[in-house]
Amino acid sequence: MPLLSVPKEVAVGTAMLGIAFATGVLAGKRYPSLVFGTPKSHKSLIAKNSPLWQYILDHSLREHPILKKLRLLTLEHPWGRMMVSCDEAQLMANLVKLIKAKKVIEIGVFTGYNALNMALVLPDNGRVIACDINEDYAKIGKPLWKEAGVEHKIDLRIKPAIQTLDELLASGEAETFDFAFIDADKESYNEYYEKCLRLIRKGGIIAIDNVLFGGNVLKPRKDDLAVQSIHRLNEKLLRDSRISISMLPMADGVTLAFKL
Ligand SMILES: C[S@@+](CC[C@H](N)C(=O)[O-])C[C@H]1O[C@@H](n2cnc3c(N)ncnc32)[C@H](O)[C@@H]1O
Repeated sequence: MPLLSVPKEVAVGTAMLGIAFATGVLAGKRYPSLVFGTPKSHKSLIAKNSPLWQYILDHSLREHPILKKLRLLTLEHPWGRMMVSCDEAQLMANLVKLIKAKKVIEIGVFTGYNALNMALVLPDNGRVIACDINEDYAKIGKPLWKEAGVEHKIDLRIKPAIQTLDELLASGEAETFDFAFIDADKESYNEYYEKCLRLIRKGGIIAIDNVLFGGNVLKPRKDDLAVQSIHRLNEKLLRDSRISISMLPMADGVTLAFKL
């Protein structure tokens, strides 16, 4: 199936978004973080239409059928490429299982592929605090959360993620979470990281997406605030004695920060 299949009813909107994106590209901004208030999609280090990518899927992906259904549905959305990479999501599910996580945070839900992915491996009393500012995206995934029988594990909070994280801290939930995935507006990554580090217990994991930003971190442009923000965080994490880290060349780059 094509990577992007645009329903007729959104064709006009998509054309406008395409023009906005093309304008950004022509202006040298390959990955503007916001176009008409919507975060842009990101590149994968291995092209999603390459034989090597297919090989990876064929030899490692064990995707729950309802998760697959949501992935295919999301790919039909004009912003489908914002969805987390399925191999990366599988790694997160494996980590969540490995550390026997019960409470996890998802910052940037979109249609809820990774929220569902994590909910599927959490125990029945486990919780995903799912943070997003756009409920329309989540409405696409919600029926599938229900179909998978894990809707009760996903606590969707529609407001700026910083606000949700502050509320969790204010309600005394510091050091009670096991895992967090940071995948929203790049300019706020440092704040997300600092707040998640307070919310996560020792031995917990923070996964940070898009840390290579299509390779743009090699030469961050001064006017590209998203890449600047990610690059600064990458430099900080290297020297951060509160964590140990691994930076993986998976998808668009993912850093795993293990709280010490
Ligand atoms: C890359 S997508 C997330 C993909 C998602 N993790 C998945 O499983 O497919 C980024 C999401 O961040 C959300 N977002 C952008 N700014 C935000 C903010 N300030 N607070 C919460 N969510 C935000 C967008 O609405 C979008 O749904």
